[in-house]
Formats: sequence, structure tokens, C-alpha cells
Amino acid sequence: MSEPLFEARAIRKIFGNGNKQIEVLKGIDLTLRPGEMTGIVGASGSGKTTLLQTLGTLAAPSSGQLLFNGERLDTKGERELAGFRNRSLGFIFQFHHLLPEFSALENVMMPALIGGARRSQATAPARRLLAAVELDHRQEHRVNELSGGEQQRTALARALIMEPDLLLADEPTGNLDSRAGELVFNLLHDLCRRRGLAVLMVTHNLQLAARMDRRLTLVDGILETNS
Ligand SMILES: Nc1ncnc2c1ncn2[C@@H]1O[C@H](COP(=O)(O)OP(=O)(O)OP(=O)(O)O)[C@@H](O)[C@H]1O
Repeated sequence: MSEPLFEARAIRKIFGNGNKQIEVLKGIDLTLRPGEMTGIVGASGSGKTTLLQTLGTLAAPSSGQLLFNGERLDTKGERELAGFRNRSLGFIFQFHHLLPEFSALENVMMPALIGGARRSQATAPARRLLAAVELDHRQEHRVNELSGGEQQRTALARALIMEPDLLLADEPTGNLDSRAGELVFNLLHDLCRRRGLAVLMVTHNLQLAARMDRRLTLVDGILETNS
């Protein structure tokens, strides 16, 4: 078995204060290895988005440890974490957070430009990724001219441009028909096998979850392993 890429140890996340506190994550232990696809299911409001944001260092845990390649993340400052996320993590959010005034191509290139790449370096990989999600014909279109499913595939291309080690995806096939959902799943599956990408994906699609290496269910703030 390969070395862990990512480890969460006893992660808790509490919102609010005083008698208005709600404990959404109550002690998450999770190990992700390169090349592994892990599906997370759970009822609405069970904390799946909170889990992805906390594991992805977008929200600080209330307690517990996060390790990436054995190195502690939870002790790093925001500046260092921003660099880490740009280099090593890809995110697909439920609401894409694409920039509406920019084209699909520009949105996909954005993380590379933020990471210091020149436009001339970022263009070809961005075009390749848009082609891989079958959006060759939409590259120059502004995001607000794209359908919900096209926006979701653009967000996937953007999440992959930096060749992340770990992709955290919140319902990445939610707006897609079954053919596009299949395309996205196959693309990710291929990256896992070929490049060792690790994927942690929230999905309500049980058929998709069944094809992943592992399925976990978030119940009452704890991750349970499904058979
Ligand atoms: N910033 C916040 N402040 C207070 N409570 C919050 C905050 N963010 C989330 N919560 C609460 O945490 C719980 C889990 O929310 P979360 O969005 O993580 O659930 P989810 O499983 O992703 O839901 P869904 O499947 O409906 O998207 C909810 O009860 C929500 O109201």
C-alpha cells in the first residue's frame, strides 16, 4: 500500500458560540492515498461541504490535525496555505465560483496565472483540459453564456490545470446528464490511475459512488465506512 498523501486526525468543526454552538464534525479520521477515489455520501445538512472545506484548509478546524505528505497543515498561516492550495489541491464547489466576466478559457487558466505562469504557458494546457471535457467549442464564451453543466465542466478543467495531487469535489456531476457525468468520472478515473491523483468526492449519485475505490458516509459528524 502506498504512503498516505493526506491524513485527517480527530478533526472537529464547531460553528457559533455560547448556547448557539453546533458541532458539525465530531472527530473525523481519514487517510487518502495517491491514485485512490473516495466517495462521500450523507444526508442534506450532514456536513459534507463543511468537511471538504475543512479538509481543504478553506475553513480552520476547531481541533484536530491535518497532514499532507506527513507535514502538518493546521499549524500553517493563511499565506502559506494559499500557496499550498494553489500548488497541490484542486477544488470543485457546489456553486462553481467561476468569474462570470471572463471566458471559459480564462477561468481555466486563472490558477496557473495566479501561480506565476505566463499567459503563453497556461493557454495550451487550458485548451487541452477544455477539450478533454468536450468544451472545445465553448472556450471563448463568457461563463454567463454557458449552461449549468458546461459551467460545471469548466470548473473541473480549472481544478485540474495545476495538476493537483488531491481533488476535493462537491457534487461535480450534479448538473450533468448521464453521458457528461460518465465523461467526468472517466477523466478523473484515468488521472487517478495514470498520475496518482487522489479524489475525494461528495456525491448523491449512488451508482457513481459504487464505482469508487471506497465509500464513506457522514453520519452525525462521523465518517462511517460502507461495505
Ligand atoms: N458558517 C456556518 N455557520 C453556522 N452553521 C453552519 C455554517 N456552515 C454550515 N453550517 C451548518 O452546518 C451544517 C452542515 O452544513 P453543510 O453545508 O456542510 O451540509 P451538507 O451535508 O453539505 O448539506 P447539503 O447536502 O444540503 O449541501 C448545517 O446544519 C449548516 O446549517
